[in-house]
Amino acid sequence: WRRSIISSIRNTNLSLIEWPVLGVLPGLLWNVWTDNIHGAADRTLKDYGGTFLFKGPWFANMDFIGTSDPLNAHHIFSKSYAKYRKGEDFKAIFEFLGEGIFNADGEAWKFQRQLLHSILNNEELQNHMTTTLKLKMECTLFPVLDARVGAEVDMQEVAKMFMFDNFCLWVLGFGYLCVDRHLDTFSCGKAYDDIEEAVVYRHIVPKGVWKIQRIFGIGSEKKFSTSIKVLDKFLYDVVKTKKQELHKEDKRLQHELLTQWMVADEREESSDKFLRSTDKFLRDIALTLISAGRDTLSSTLSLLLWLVATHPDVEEKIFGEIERVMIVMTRSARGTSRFLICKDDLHELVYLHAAIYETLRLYPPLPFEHRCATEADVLPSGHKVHKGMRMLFSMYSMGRMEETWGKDCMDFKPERWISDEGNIIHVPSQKFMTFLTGPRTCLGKAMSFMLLKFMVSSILWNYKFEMVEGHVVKPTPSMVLSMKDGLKMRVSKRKV
Ligand code: HEM
Repeated sequence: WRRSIISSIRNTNLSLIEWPVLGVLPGLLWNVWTDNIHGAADRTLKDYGGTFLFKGPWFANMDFIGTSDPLNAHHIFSKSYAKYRKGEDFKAIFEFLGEGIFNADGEAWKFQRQLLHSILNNEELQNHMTTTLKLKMECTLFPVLDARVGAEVDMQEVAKMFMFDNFCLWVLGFGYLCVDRHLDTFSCGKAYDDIEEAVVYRHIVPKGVWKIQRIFGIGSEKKFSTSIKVLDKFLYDVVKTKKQELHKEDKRLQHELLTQWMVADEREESSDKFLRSTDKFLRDIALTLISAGRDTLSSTLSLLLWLVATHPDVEEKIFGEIERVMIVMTRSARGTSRFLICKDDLHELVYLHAAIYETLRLYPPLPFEHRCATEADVLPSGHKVHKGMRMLFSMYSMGRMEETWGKDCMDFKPERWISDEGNIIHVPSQKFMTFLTGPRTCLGKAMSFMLLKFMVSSILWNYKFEMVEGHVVKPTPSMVLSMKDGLKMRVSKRKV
């Protein structure tokens, strides 16, 4: 039956009206989803020349247009950007992010974007991030890996916990290194995973169904309510402390993003200033920033480790490049530390940069994006859009299009990103949409490359990873691309 659903998606503009029992729908879709929804969507999009119309039951408001066409992307996210908003459905699904930038539209979004842009691109913040990252790797990540040498380790789990801990430190100023009452980032990380699971479910069942489940506290909605309480307790506690500390001059200079936000916001004048200083709003900002970075980076890190472990030629080139850069750079503390490339030399790691791009092309951490039409429109592909219709854009498919990437589009080949002169080739964002395109493009792209290059070069220099025999990597249904049964690897120390 699973195959028959997929083939009906392919052969018709899928109409589910005839399906008699609405209760069956969520279960069936869930199973298609768990059987690699991104791959299924990719095949469907290819069969339909990059765009298809999905018609749901008339009473469920589930119609949407799925697309991976670069011209449609440019139209929706850039040219006619004002006609396509995140919309109320998006806000309902992602309600746990509150009024943070992901859920904001219009003036509220503009204000947050401006402020966050200046905060995230601050050089001092970036220095602080690499310094603390180094400390964290030395005190938490490397001891964990050292203790598991020769044993089986789920590197996806390690990457997730490591990045959650780092983002708690960067956003809130608390993490494993600051042992105090705010320490319980482990249960918060778990709570966050449960929330994400509920959010995926909300994408594939009609709104009415999950709302009813919520009222009666059933299934993933039950987990959602419990987890949100765990997370909120932690966040509100920190927000209160940070607000009190804001009156102390030395605390105002701290680098954590929440404090930086409050200090920057103090200078701004606007009518909704009162709203922005409430505990709730500050909690939303903090959680949004943790969400923006934690999963995207842990997903990229674990997928890159997997691709490197299964492509020995790429591993050799990355390793060779680190060695070369290390020998040439006098600024590096060669031989005295396990961290050989300092922040200012990261730009020399061109091949690693290309390997990260290539990972993000094949496995975009956010595999799809959605928008809602505010008025009737026609897409460049000719598809008619009615007011209120949802657009689902597959970045996963876009990264695998033969027209853009050539016949070898399914191969992991970092070289495709490097020019004959040895520089990174620029691919326009409407063709490489991993960080989106248009006014809402990701604010953390440069920061992500900096952090990933710093982490990956240090990790690969010190450790070698091999796949555990028989472990199969397959995607799981989640908002952020991750591996269904984790990433089981065997770790050994390099003798360098
Ligand atoms: C590999 C890493 C990352 C990828 C692939 C990525 C991708 C994306 C994508 C696709 C969006 C658009 C989401 C939407 O509109 O619904 C986005 C937005 C955003 N990202 Fe990232 N991101 C990454 C890392 C980061 C990091 C580390 C930060 C910093 C904390 C960050 C901050 C943001 C912010 C603030 C937005 C909202 C922009 C807006 O709505 O105007 N991202 N990112």
